[in-house]
Amino acid sequence: MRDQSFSDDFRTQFDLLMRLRRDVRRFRTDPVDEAVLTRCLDTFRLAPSVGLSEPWRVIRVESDAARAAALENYQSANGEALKGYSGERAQQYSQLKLSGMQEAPVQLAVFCDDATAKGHGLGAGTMPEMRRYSVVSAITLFWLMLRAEGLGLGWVSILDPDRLCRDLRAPETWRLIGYFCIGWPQECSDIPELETAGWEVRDRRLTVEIR
Ligand SMILES: Cc1cc2c(cc1C)N(C[C@H](O)[C@H](O)[C@H](O)COP(=O)(O)O)c1[nH]c(=O)[nH]c(=O)c1N2
Repeated sequence: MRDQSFSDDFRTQFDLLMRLRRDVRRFRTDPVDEAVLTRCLDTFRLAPSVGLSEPWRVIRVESDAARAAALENYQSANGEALKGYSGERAQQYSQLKLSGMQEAPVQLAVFCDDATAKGHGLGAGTMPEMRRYSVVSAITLFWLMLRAEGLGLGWVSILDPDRLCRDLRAPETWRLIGYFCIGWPQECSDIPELETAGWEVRDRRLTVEIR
């Protein structure tokens, strides 16, 4: 392959893509074209993974029963999470929209197969969690590609993972990494929704310590 550096224009666009990648909880209900979704899912195969283990596993959550179980799981975990806050924080938390599970046309549960033999254990001997980090890195690529297509992704982790694994009949060795809502976002912003809502602010600078 010939030397491939990228143009200034591309870098500007790529920077914009990263700035406009948002965690989306507010979706329009119109469907997502299968070809577009497939193109985005193909990014998993481009992702780095420890030992080339490619430990990601994806379940598409389609049936009414499976979606209802996931939604109930989220609602109950979110109710529990609310109990962990008090005063103004609790009031603020109760007003946050933390999933688009009721509207998102596409919903995926993504897992890490902790027992995969692929990669022959390279790089994961002392740090088996590297397989899970590999799945997270794949999700990041997927997230960016979805955004490049104009689609939004919302990561839902307010869930009881064991209950979700049981409800989706995932194999024993699969560990839930996240539940993902995908669809057309209602709006586009360069500011995280949690920042707009006054929950937390994004650090403006990366602190690097040299020792
Ligand atoms: C591992 C992980 C898990 C979650 C999230 C993210 C990640 C990386 N985020 C989204 C998170 O709130 C969001 O990324 C930050 O607020 C920053 O906003 P942007 O992603 O830049 O829009 C998230 N958001 C949400 O509404 N419900 C959730 O359960 C979660 N869980």
